[in-house]
Amino acid sequence: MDPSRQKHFSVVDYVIFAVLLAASAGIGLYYALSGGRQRTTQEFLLADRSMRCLPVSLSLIASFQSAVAIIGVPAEIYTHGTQYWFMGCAYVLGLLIPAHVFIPVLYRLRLSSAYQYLELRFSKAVRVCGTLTFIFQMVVYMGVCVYTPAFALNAVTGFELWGTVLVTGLVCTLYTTVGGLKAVIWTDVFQTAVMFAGQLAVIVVGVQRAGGVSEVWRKVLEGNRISGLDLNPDPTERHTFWTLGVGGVFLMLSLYGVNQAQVQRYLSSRTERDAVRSCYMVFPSLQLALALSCIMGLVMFAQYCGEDHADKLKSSSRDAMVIYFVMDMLQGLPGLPGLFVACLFSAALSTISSAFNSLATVTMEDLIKPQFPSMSEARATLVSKALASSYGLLCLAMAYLTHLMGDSVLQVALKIFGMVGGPILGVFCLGMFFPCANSTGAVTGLGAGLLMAFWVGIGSIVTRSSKTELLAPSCHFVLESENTTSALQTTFRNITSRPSGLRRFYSLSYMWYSGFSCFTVILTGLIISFLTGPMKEEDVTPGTIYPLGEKLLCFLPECVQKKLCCVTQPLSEEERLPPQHKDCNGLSCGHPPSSQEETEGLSSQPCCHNVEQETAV
Ligand SMILES: CC(C)(CO)[C@@H](O)C(=O)NCCC(=O)O
Ligand code: NA
Repeated sequence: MDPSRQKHFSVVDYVIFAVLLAASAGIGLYYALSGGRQRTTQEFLLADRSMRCLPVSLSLIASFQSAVAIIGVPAEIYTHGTQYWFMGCAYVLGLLIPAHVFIPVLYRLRLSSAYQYLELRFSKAVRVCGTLTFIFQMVVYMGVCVYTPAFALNAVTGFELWGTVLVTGLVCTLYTTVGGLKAVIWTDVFQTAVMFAGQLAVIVVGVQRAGGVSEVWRKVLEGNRISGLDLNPDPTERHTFWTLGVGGVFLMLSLYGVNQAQVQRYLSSRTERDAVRSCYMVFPSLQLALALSCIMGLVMFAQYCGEDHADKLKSSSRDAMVIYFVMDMLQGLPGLPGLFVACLFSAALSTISSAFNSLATVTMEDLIKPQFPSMSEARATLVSKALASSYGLLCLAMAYLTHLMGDSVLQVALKIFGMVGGPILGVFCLGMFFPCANSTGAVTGLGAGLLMAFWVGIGSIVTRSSKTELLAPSCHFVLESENTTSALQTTFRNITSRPSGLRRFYSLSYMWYSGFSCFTVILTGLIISFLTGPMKEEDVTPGTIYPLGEKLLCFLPECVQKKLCCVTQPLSEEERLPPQHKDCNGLSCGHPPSSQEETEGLSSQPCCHNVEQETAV
């Protein structure tokens, strides 16, 4: 890039950025030196199970809202219009189901890791497979998260790319390692606030510079950027209401229902009610985050539509262009460019710190502790800290791998969630909703799900058959100096003929990856379970099944329920359910009768004591 066009920072901007890093490190040190001083794994990995719902909910949003979303969503809206905004519809079921299905089951088992569930429900082998899959997912995702803000900033301001990556990674490793989950959650709270402030500042200044709200609206309408509800049922269509609003639910479930980073936050809540409430509180904040980034994309379009941008950016990436827009907008307003950079890095730090801590947790709880059951608490805590910092260093290596890929960062992140998170979701669903599923079925199912997901995912990259239809903008804009083909592409609709056979399979919208691989796991799991001898209902560990059929019956009139349910014994466990479920009382909507006898024998298992206390009436 031409150095004379580079954007520069004032002293105030550097100060703001430094304050963000110092404050995050400070919070880490505070939790290293207060409370139990991070001397037990309970405190380091689970915040002593003492968190209240407000910090937990802000931390829940921060986990998967990284610089990828802050840059990627405006770039998506700028290029393809507002269709992506319908993702907001998926948040309804995508948060209600975790709150009322996954949290009650997982919280009551008093787990330390989500994958411990898989051992209770199936076997040790399933637990290890689930853990390894999760580690793979988070390590790859972490690389994208750390790389994105550094890359974008480098493209526009000439900030040293690898220096930025190094500083982010190291500061984050520091506070995660010394302060444990408490520091991770409280830095998330602070960082979420900075994230919203930065986005808001860009929008307010941007709207002003673009000539006011009505002018922005006129331009985006003229530029055909406001998309209506697209009800096209074709699953290969990249973004429609179905892919975003329905496929997106599976994506949300894999993140908010069974991902260790989130489950760990539910488990760190003081009570189950706090965990459910924090999940509810994610909804408005997530909608706000989505709205802010979509509006930013629209303001950017209003600002740049019709302008020639040759020579301004070397990178052909729309992601880098978002940063260019922001720096251009905030130029001459001391402090604001710094605030936006702080916003980007807050988003990134809060995500990678969650990743480090959750990775340390699963490695400790699922892989190391079972091998060394007699390990002392002090030693286990030391090992957990060493793990958190090693993952920090691994993250830097992964950033380099991301550097070698080349796609829209948003699409890369969501593909990882779908391809690897979808099969994990499938195994949990298989366990919770199908008592007949056995361990062999679960392992085979997980394998099949991953295989199918990678087949379609890699196939789509190889054939490049993604049907990215670009909207025909009414105003002409050129983004690259050397390569003008992309500008030409945007001037007419890219009419592709319908692909057939395998090509059609490869062109499945990436928004369906989660749902598709989840169903593959369930279907394969059930078939294999029936072939190898389904699990008997009385052999299933009590409390690991969600009585889906019976819960659904609760919506039917009482007389119909009585006819369908033959046992009418009240279960005290039901009293601990959120109010919506209380209408099940007095009916057999709980567990199979045998589960109550079974629990007595389980009292030696520490992870289950919550269940047996409640059910031993
Ligand atoms: C994961 C969702 C869909 C949750 O809202 C969103 O935050 C998102 O699009 N995230 C992209 C990945 C990231 O920001 O790292
Ligand atoms: Na984040």
